Amino acid sequence: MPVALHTSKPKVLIPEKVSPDGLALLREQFEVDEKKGLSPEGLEGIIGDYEALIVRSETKVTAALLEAAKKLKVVARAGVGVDNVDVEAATRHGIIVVNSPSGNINAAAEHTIALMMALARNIGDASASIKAGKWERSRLVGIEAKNRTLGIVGLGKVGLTVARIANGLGMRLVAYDPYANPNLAAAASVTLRPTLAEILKEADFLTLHTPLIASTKGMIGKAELETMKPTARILNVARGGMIDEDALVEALEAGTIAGAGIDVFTSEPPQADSSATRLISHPKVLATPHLGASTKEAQENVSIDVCEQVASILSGELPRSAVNAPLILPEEFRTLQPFVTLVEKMGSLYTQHYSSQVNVNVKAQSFRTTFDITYEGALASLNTTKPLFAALVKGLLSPITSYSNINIVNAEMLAKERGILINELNSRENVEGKPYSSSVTLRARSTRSRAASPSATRALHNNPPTPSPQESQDDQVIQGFVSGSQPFISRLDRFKGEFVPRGTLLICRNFDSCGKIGFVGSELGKAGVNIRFMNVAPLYEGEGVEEGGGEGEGKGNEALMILGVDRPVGEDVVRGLIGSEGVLEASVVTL
Ligand SMILES: NC(=O)C1=CN([C@@H]2O[C@H](COP(=O)(O)OP(=O)(O)OC[C@H]3O[C@@H](n4cnc5c(N)ncnc54)[C@H](O)[C@@H]3O)[C@@H](O)[C@H]2O)C=CC1
Ligand SMILES: O=C(O)C(=O)COP(=O)(O)O
Repeated sequence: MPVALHTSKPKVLIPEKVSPDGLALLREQFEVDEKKGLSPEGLEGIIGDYEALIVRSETKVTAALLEAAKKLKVVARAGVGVDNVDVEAATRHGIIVVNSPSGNINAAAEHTIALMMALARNIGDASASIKAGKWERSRLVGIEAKNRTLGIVGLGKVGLTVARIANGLGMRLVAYDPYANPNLAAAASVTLRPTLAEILKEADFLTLHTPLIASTKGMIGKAELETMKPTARILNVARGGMIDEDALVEALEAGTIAGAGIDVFTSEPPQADSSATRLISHPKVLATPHLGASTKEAQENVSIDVCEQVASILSGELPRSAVNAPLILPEEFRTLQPFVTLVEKMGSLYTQHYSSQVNVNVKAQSFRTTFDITYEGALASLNTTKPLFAALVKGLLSPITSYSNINIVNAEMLAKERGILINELNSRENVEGKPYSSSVTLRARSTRSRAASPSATRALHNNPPTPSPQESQDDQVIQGFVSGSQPFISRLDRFKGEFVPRGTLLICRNFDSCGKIGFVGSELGKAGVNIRFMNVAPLYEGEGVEEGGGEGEGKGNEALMILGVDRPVGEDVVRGLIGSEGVLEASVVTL
């Protein structure tokens, strides 16, 4: 009977309404599941099957959900605000969060203007009145926007777009945004004010366009409302929670604020008897159910934008709008890729070699936590070494921790959590005359060696060539390079010798005298372990000769034997190698 072949495609979950234009881009390569109306528990129950999650503002991407999302690589927000995503938890899990920073900006700005004009001309009230059979021309007299002052809080993408449209309406524009670009403000005819208090006093219309963050939460409360003109109208198409809804209802009741146009609420959809419901039902409030981004055009834009990014991430490329990952140009990433592999192998070799080492003194090796990684040659002038930094953390930690997904998103955070300090250093000196253009040296510092830079975990990029840190004999050193796209290790401690860091390796330090290879070979043979290749690494130039002296068995006459073997070598076999026949130390690593 023929057997059905299962080629399982990565799975993408979409629990909200996202425009089909982007989803169509994903269907060929991925399994796309649109499942609306899931409860938080329902979502948590199935998220473990998915590599990507695409949401809008309704889905709460909590720490608990991310904890259950064992395969998840990306959370894509088809819109701007990521306040419904626990970005810190995503970062901790190495999950990239992307958004669409500009796809719905125009829609949000036009919605703001629509609310402003509708408030100015009582459109909502007038429509309800005429539908009720009334003809109330004198009650529904409005005001004009022209020559009135629009106070803008947050002069970012939406705020500036609102400003440009409002400028066309002949409004006077003032804004409060401590981080705004003054040139962009001036070009949009906006006068920046240094304090919120100033624009509150001036505004005939006040509109909010900041993200919901600690500094903006509750920024318009009772005290702020009291300083505004009683004829002022307030607009919020940004986020609920920035205005104290109860205080606004009170001000509208008291007549100290004339009206409000609100698209976003503290609870969405508003819960019965909540402050949001009281605000919505107030006669002076024009409310819409979070429609700022709800235009055909905006939904197409954000859907295509985030779906392209999801496809990139699931194909191992970098997204263009990551909220929590440092951006690296794809060309740079391609140049770095072989070195990423090399550095990860160096880190992993470090951890495995020194932690599994069995030696004559049976002295336990402790995991050192201060590392200098030096990029030599062409690598020293790269714009970014973040992928190399992440690869090192991954190499160091993967063999000894349960972190399964260490990447450029979470490497720095995880290294910090484990108390690992990594100094990144640049040197252009060491590769002259070598058959490769770049090499990398990893040095685990003993307490006796001097710090390269006092407390930095990362050296800044684009550093001038940095001198090597002062070395100590006890430093543990691994050096490597890439030839073609193949990584090689070229130095391990005091020994130089090229070997490919791949597969299971038995690494023995022994006296460099006859019979050692035969002895190790026969011991492995007895244990049923086949040797695939062997390499001998002599002492690095100038190392130790004076101490051991000549041909005999002394520190100056040692070598490393690196054997590629076809299976892991048991600890009993490794112990059997040590001692009598001159093998001083041995470790088994799998790279
Ligand atoms: N209702 C809806 O459907 C939509 C809502 N939005 C929301 O609109 C808001 C603005 O979005 P964008 O303009 O794209 O963001 P943006 O990041 O381009 O601009 C935000 C601006 O707020 C400023 N800001 C930050 N903290 C501030 C503070 N304490 N005081 C004053 N200004 C501060 C920043 O400097 C920045 O210029 C976001 O909350 C977003 O989620 C965006 C699209 C649609
Ligand atoms: O992009 C934003 O920040 C929005 O608020 C739009 O939200 P939505 O995608 O319409 O749920």
